[in-house]
Amino acid sequence: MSTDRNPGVPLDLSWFDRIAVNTPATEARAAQLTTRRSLKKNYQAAWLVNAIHCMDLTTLAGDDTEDRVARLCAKARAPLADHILAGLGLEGVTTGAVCVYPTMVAAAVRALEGTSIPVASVATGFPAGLMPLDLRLAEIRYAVDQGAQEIDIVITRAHVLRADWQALYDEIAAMREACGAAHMKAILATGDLKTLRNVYKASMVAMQAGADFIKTSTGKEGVNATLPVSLTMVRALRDYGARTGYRIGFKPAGGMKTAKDALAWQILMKEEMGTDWLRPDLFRLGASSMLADIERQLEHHVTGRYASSSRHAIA
Ligand SMILES: O=C[C@H](O)COP(=O)(O)O
Repeated sequence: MSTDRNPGVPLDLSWFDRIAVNTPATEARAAQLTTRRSLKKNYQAAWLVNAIHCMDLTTLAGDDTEDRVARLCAKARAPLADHILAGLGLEGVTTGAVCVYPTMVAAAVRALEGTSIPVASVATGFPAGLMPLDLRLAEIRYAVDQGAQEIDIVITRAHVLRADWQALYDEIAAMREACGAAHMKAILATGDLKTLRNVYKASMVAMQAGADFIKTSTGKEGVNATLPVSLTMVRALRDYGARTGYRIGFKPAGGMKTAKDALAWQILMKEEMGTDWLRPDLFRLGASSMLADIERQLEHHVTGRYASSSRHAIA
């Protein structure tokens, strides 16, 4: 994660209150992204490896155990089998981070000892966020005390639905304060926000309040990461950067399961923000099952055949 933090700015409604988002045009542009550019085979392999570098490898399930987290971290340390690495002429490929619940952070920190892979923790009453603010802030501090270097907070959707931008700004600013040195990703739960206009506004308020990253979803909404929503959020972070000079990261998450998804979202980032953005300090893919398909595709790229199943079943 880049060291230049987003200090945030005072809440300024004029940056978004008259924003118009053309939904059909956004949807058309998103659809075009994955059809207009086709990646040649060798480039495809390189983009898939880059997706691993940018991946927040995640387990956020009610039946998570320390053993499962340890297995996930082993996968984060060595996501590709040795013969695939050799075939690609690579070594030392690891994921961007591991993302878990707060009570699993210590197990992840132990399992990642000796690596530079950060532990990210969801917090603030993930996934619904419907808890008193003081308890949500305490959960952030707990996760940081356990060793989390990144915190994925969830916003109160009702503040967006009621257009209570001051309340949204205040809660995110308080969360940012509680994060201390830990980098903060603001999960907007875009599937609950009804319109792309609300997505843009919530993105802008989260960045004004100091979010280092904006993230689409918890993975638990009915609709999670989509390309039109992602396009809207990326345009918001571009507008924020144009006004402030700060580069805010973007993390699509939830429901992305294939290598094709990994390529589609990277094409979006490249087309909208440039290749410079395809780095773990500015772009993350939040996914619990995408890595298996990426490994399958890279296996095929190297050997010409598909493995029967991933070597990394962590269930
Ligand atoms: O933040 C990460 C998401 O919860 C992952 O969602 P997923 O399990 O659909 O990949």
